[in-house]
Amino acid sequence: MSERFDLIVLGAGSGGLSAAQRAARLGARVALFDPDALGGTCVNRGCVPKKAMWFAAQIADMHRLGAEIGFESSPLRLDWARFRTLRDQYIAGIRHRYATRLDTAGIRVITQAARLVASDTVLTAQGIEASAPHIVIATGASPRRLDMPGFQLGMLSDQIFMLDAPPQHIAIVGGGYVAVEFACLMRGLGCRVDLLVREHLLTGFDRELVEALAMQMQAHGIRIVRNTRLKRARGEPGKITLEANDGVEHGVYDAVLWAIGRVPNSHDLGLEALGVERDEAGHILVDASQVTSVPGIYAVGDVTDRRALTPVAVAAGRALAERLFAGHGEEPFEDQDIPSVVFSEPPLGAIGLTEQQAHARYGDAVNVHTGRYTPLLWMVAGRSEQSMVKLLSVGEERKVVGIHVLGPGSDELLQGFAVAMRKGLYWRDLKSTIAIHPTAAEELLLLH
Ligand SMILES: Cc1cc2nc3c(=O)[nH]c(=O)nc-3n(C[C@H](O)[C@H](O)[C@H](O)COP(=O)(O)OP(=O)(O)OC[C@H]3O[C@@H](n4cnc5c(N)ncnc54)[C@H](O)[C@@H]3O)c2cc1C
Ligand SMILES: NC(=O)c1ccc[n+]([C@@H]2O[C@H](COP(=O)([O-])OP(=O)(O)OC[C@H]3O[C@@H](n4cnc5c(N)ncnc54)[C@H](O)[C@@H]3O)[C@@H](O)[C@H]2O)c1
Repeated sequence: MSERFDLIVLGAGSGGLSAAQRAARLGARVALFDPDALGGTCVNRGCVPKKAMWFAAQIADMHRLGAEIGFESSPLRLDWARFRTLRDQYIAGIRHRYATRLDTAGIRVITQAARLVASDTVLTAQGIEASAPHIVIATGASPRRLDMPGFQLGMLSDQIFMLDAPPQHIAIVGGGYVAVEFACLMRGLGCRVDLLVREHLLTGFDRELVEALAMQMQAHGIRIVRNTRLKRARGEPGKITLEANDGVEHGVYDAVLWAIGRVPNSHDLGLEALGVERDEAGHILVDASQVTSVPGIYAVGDVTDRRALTPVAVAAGRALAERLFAGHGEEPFEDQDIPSVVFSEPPLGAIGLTEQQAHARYGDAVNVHTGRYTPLLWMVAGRSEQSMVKLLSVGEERKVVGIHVLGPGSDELLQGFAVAMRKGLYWRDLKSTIAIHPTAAEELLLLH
């Protein structure tokens, strides 16, 4: 006999937790299934441990800058084991707080994977069955693997967080967020880094800023090799050579990170039998209200084809729970409303359209305002690398449709601009606002 709930959620990551908690707060009886750690990718194998490592790399970078401006100190050495323990303790604390909150909210947590056996029923391999009129699939995505000889010699992003020591010389394969972020932070932590890119770096970001970032990465000592198609990895763990299709060999590396994208966890969920539609890559297709092709079954987060970002999954889960149990939800947002930052060195942030996208959508009506500046502390140190801001506005009224910032502080300064853009931001608003000086943020107000 299956136990009845008002809502069943598969997956306790960003999207699933958000849906489950909001539904419970609205009085729903909720069952939450996940065989793995509470918090999913972001907390355990993504944003949080990555950001901790990014901060560690920033400290190392600042220490180098400190030496340039006159600080005298011995070389900085990271006690990797201690840092890893502290990072993992912090993450364990987040998981503990989630467990407490779920318990307090009366959410039934079942630490098993579940699959759908009917449009209102799920079943685990251990035989637990539950049913509800609403089922949310929030099973996320996993790192992509390739059917390539020697692939197992390298690691996936899940494993990089478990390293006992930093590698001496690492190859990072890929050109997306994960590849660029790890290239920069591993370099900051003292590794030699080769970034092997098949095609473009950071597709979806403004090309001019991406090229400016690539130049800075190279200036920091990262070797970027573009147009590289690998055909195999050979050697043994700790001594890996990568062979490209054109016969060029790269390495020898003591570590290889495959950062070649992610695949949605939509297999083995019983979706085919129920007629839940997916795209070719396996993403579950949903409408603006997260409803799949089968009424009563919903999907949120990375398992769908929406932008794979934690706040997107959280917003989708929360809005869905509100629609189901409060009768109303937040307004759906467009892709262009989503701000995002690549935690590179320096970080690269973007809201709205790139120059290329703005021209494609608005043609000649687009105004492009670009500014380059060297951050104050870099100037003091005698560095000449330049940060960059780009603002795209449209028409006579100059409505802002895109903001892009490459440089120290861009990760923190963009959130406020995202609020303004969502409300409707015009060039005149920027011009009539008093700047905060001297900051990186004011560069957006000082554009001509
Ligand atoms: C290295 C890395 C860094 C990242 N950094 C950032 C960042 O800085 N900022 C940002 O916004 N985003 C970042 N992301 C993306 C972010 O982590 C994801 O967008 C987010 O975690 C998606 O949440 P989700 O709920 O869809 O899936 P997940 O968080 O992946 O959760 C899915 C959960 O479903 C569970 N599950 C799977 N199958 C089943 C089943 N059959 N039954 C029950 N449970 C199941 C899994 O165990 C998992 O816990 C990063 C990702 C990676 C890999
Ligand atoms: N700071 C952040 O917000 C952040 C950080 C990390 C990840 N994320 C999210 O997670 C998602 C996944 O990140 P990701 O970097 O794994 O994926 P991605 O989709 O951003 O990039 C994948 C990269 O791998 C390349 N690639 C694909 N197949 C390949 C192959 N066979 N050989 C060589 N290269 C190949 C692609 O060309 C692309 O450059 C991101 O799109 C983003 O939404 C966000």
